[in-house]
Amino acid sequence: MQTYDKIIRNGSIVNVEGIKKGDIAIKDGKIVEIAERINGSAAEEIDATGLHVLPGLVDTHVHFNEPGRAEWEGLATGSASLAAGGVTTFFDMPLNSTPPTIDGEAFDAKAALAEEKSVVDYRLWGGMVPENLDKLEELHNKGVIGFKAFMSNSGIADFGYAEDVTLFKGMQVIKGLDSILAVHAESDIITGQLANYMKENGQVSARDYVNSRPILSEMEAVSRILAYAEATGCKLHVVHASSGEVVQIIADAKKRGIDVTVETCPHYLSLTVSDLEKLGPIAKCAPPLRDEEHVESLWQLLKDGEIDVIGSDHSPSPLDFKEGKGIFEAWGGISGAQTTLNVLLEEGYWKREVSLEKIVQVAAENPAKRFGLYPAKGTIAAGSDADLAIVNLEESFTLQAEDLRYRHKYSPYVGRTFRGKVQYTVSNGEVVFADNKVVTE
Ligand SMILES: NC(=O)N[C@H]1NC(=O)NC1=O
Ligand SMILES: [Zn+2]
Ligand SMILES: [Zn+2]
Repeated sequence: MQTYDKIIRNGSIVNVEGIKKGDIAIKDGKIVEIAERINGSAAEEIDATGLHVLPGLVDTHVHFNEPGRAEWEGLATGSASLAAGGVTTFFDMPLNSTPPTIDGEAFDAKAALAEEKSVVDYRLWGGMVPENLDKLEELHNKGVIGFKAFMSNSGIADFGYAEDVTLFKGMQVIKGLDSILAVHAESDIITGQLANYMKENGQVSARDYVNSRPILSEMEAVSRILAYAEATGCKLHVVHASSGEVVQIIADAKKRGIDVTVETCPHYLSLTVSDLEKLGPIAKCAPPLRDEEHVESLWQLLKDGEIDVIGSDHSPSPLDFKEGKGIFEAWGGISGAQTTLNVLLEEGYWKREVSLEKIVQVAAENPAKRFGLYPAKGTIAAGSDADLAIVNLEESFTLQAEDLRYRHKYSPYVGRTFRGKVQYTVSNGEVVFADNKVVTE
């Protein structure tokens, strides 16, 4: 008689608390038992001898563009890329899809598509824009994971940035809902005026673009939004901090008792301005890539526990929004949803002695905890959802464009060699990636 649906045998099971060898039994999409040796039988067994079993990653920050801009990415391709990268839950951002997720109707439209097309689990962000403060409650009741606002031009005409009054009023509403606001924190005044100045003066190199969005612009916006968080009591999550200075401001605010967390992205931990100079707009993002010293300071802060969450900020576009355009005109956004774990393992575990426990904490457990999904997600425990990334740490590979499951098969990481290859991804008890194939392939 079969007792379980699946048993994962003899893997090194990684949680924040430590690494233990053993077996994991799965039934009805959940982990039901973890032990050194499980005696029951199962319909399917996976031999994880020599492999590490991590909680499936929770990527709190992707832009999958559907509905309305599915030719940029799409929920099927986007979620397939996550499955190939060991990510089992994503939170889709409210913008770069049309309509943006700024009311209940738009939420329903995207949720229906995600339900139909995604191969992994998901949640949706709601947007907060100047026009929809009266829709935040409706979005909250639909089940958004939180709200996202931009403090500078989003690059998308139907998703306006939130100026100070919208931020302040909106945060009062979100506090009342006991939800959370995530912000893209760059000053629109600083970035807007510097970009105009550069362009008027013919300063249009990669370095000029970076200088038009200085770290100071992030520091100013973060300091301002922290003041609003303090005044309103609204929970705050700052996305894509690009430098240690920004993280440090947030660390100081935490000490003052402000309920704030901070994300950085794999690209700020692995790419620099010189990559932008070499690769051009495929490495363009906002905030921009910084110099090497900032990469190192982010790693140090991650080790010190000051970085809460790693999100990919996968924000792709068709290649012709990138190529043949000046750096200021090209689409800003890096394609990285598939390679988050690869970057963390190669650049963190292998090169900088970041522990696997720490990687699991910032990429799975903390994201799940911050957004109310823990312990169903973000950990390997009896009773949790069976979301697993099973990895061969020793296997190295050089990323090829054809390995990418994105709609548009480009990324600044193509050609890089990574140690640590995902062998299996299990989402809600189903194997969604194995033998180098996503289940839909
Ligand atoms: N609209 C959008 O996705 N913008 C993203 N791209 C990027 O590089 N930073 C962002 O905030
Ligand atoms: Zn952003
Ligand atoms: Zn983003």
